[in-house]
Amino acid sequence: MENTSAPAIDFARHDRIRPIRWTGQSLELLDQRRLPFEVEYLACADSDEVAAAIHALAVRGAPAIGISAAWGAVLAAREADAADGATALAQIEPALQRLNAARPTAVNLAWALARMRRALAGAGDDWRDVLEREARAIETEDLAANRRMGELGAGLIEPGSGVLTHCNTGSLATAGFGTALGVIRAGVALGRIDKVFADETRPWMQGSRLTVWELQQDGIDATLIADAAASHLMKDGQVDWVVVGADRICANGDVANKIGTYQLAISARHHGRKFMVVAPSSTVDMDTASGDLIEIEERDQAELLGVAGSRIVAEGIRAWNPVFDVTPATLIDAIVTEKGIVERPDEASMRAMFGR
Ligand SMILES: CSC[C@@H](O)[C@@H](O)C(=O)COP(=O)(O)O
Repeated sequence: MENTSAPAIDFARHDRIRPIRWTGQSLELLDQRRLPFEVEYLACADSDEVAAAIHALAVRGAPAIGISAAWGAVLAAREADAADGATALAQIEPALQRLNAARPTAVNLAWALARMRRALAGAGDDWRDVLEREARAIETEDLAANRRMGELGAGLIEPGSGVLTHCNTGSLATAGFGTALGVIRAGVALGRIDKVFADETRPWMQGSRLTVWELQQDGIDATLIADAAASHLMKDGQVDWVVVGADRICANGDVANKIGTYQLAISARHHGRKFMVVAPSSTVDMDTASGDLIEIEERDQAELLGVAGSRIVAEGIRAWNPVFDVTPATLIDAIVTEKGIVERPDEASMRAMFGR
């Protein structure tokens, strides 16, 4: 008899990369500064070490930052000596604020810490267990959201398509499977995506160092391009969808993501290609009305003035290094979250999906 069942996604096949490991005593973070040539975990014994790892990009990607901060709160609680959750919360609040200050743009960091605060505030004498369970829940919910978004996003892509992605949005940036990279994994598994392109993502090179490595681990063929080649690629007709992640999605559908996302969206619209943003609802910030209200992180000029630790720019040259930009909602064809898809986002469609 003919087998008519649709192909399935073998999620377990994509579970090999685990960026965040809780040992019960410490948090181990796969040090993304050393990839792809060294696969080493950085052990964080207290919450300030977690904050430093987030700031230094040892762990990066909006959901992974949030999950790491949640475990950082568990570590902070080690220092507390309280009979109930509310008292413990007051004791660890300064440590939570230091975690929150590690990076400003991705809302998942503040979201995860707010969730940890709420859990602790309502807990009794079992507050240590409550806090650990909440961190675990944040992590497992993220993995489930990624798998759901993978299926939803891949469903928008016509069979035989080419896609371009930016930055790293894969297992390394999340609890696993990834957001935009999850859609790409699902789209390849379901036979909808034939060609995958990843750009370098200067200056930190998340595309060159992380994304193509992750895809290689999965046996997914991908082609690396220079950031500056993206418009040429789209004009050439090799890309049907640009698929990216997000660090913060505003109430009007504006999206903050890795620097360079905005110009990809402009180019996609110019060339008649589609533009998809994939992010869990923990990245949606309905309290921020529009993208011009988002704080854009600016990092050290050294990231631009050198490559792989070696200076390539003449002494005395100044650089400006904003590491995120805002893509206006009008350039976005679809925002995919685990709650569903918002097509051509605006304030009304965002409120219909996310409330408030
Ligand atoms: C699923 S990750 C989504 C975003 O966080 C990602 O696209 C991004 O911009 C990451 O920036 P980074 O500076 O590497 O943390």
